[in-house]
Amino acid sequence: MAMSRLVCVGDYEQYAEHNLPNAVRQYFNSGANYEQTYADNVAAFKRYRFRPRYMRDMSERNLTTSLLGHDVTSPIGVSPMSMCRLAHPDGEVALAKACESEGSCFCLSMAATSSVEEVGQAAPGCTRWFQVHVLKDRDMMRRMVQRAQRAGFTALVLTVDCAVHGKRYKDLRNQFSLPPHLKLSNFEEELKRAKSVVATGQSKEEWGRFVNQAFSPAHTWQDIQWLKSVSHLPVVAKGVVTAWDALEAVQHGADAVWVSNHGGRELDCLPATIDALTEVCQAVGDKTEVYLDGGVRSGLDILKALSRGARAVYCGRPALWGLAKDGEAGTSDVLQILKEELSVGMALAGVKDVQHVPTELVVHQSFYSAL
Ligand SMILES: Cc1cc2nc3c(=O)[nH]c(=O)nc-3n(C[C@H](O)[C@H](O)[C@H](O)COP(=O)(O)O)c2cc1C
Ligand SMILES: CCCCCCC(=O)C(=O)O
Repeated sequence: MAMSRLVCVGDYEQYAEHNLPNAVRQYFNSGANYEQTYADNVAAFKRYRFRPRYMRDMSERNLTTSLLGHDVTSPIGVSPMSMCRLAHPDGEVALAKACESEGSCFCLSMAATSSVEEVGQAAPGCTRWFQVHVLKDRDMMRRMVQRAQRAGFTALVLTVDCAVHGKRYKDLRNQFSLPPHLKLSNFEEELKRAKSVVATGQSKEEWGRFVNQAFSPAHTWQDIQWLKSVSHLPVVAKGVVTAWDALEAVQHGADAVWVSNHGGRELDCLPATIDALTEVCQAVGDKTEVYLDGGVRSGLDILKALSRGARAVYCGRPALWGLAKDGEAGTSDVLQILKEELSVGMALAGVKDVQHVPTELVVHQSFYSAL
């Protein structure tokens, strides 16, 4: 579909909707079960309202911050996503390069179609984190973590919401699997060493076997300490939506907590992440960094999340849509759009610094019906 200039994330979404092959589009843009959480992540942001403070000198705004001690010039990162080469031949390498140029943190998925080494070499100046699932084969998991550390990744992001693969009806109908020309690159390196590891598989049957056999549903909070025992990197717990788990994560040594419901792809009927954020921030206090992803589609969503306690905000699908449109350039454009919208939102709302966004800037819309 021909489109005039793409000016917002919604335009990129429309582009991807009309230009990606059906099974790929549905793998990216779907959720688990009846997709309640998938839809609510986006809808929930619209239920919050700004209470701006006008007539301040807004000629300068600061968007720089730090994440786990590393300076970044944007509080907007890219979430870990598997198989990004389905969107564009440059895949995760393009995402990392875009993050490098936009000053964003990039989190590489363990199930990426580019390896930690490829990403490290392509974007050496990018603040990069490595997402891990607990694997049945601990030796393989240890080697992958240590490869990431050697490749300059500065944090490990342990996904806690994915004991098993969610029930995604669209992928099941499509019998979705990785096409033969692509590889789960971090695993492929390992396959060369460990004969016992099941192949990532190119037939649908092999694919299903791989997904079921590689990832361990026997993960526990003790795995945070295990990760720390095999690397010196800080560990972020990704997939937290309750105070209970936020506390568990911190008590077990997590250095930061990432509020996420996996973009609605795992357990359906979870709260929208913007709704869960306050509970998590209150549980961990202000000494632990809290990040958020899920349903972020504009700079104003980002401002809302910063106000409700997130130190940084990540986006998943918006980066993929940019990637699908134009590789690195498309992703950069999406990140720039979000940054510019955030900056304009700050100016209009009376906020000068992303590190000091007042809580009272944002209220739930019920504030007004209760008056
Ligand atoms: C295609 C796709 C693949 C994903 N793969 C992973 C993954 O490998 N590991 C992970 O922790 N989360 C994964 N996620 C979840 C994202 O990290 C993130 O939590 C979610 O996409 C945020 O929601 P958003 O897409 O609405 O921004 C994936 C999401 C998508 C859309
Ligand atoms: C190799 C199987 C896919 C790994 C998990 C990817 C994921 O988290 C997703 O949401 O999809």
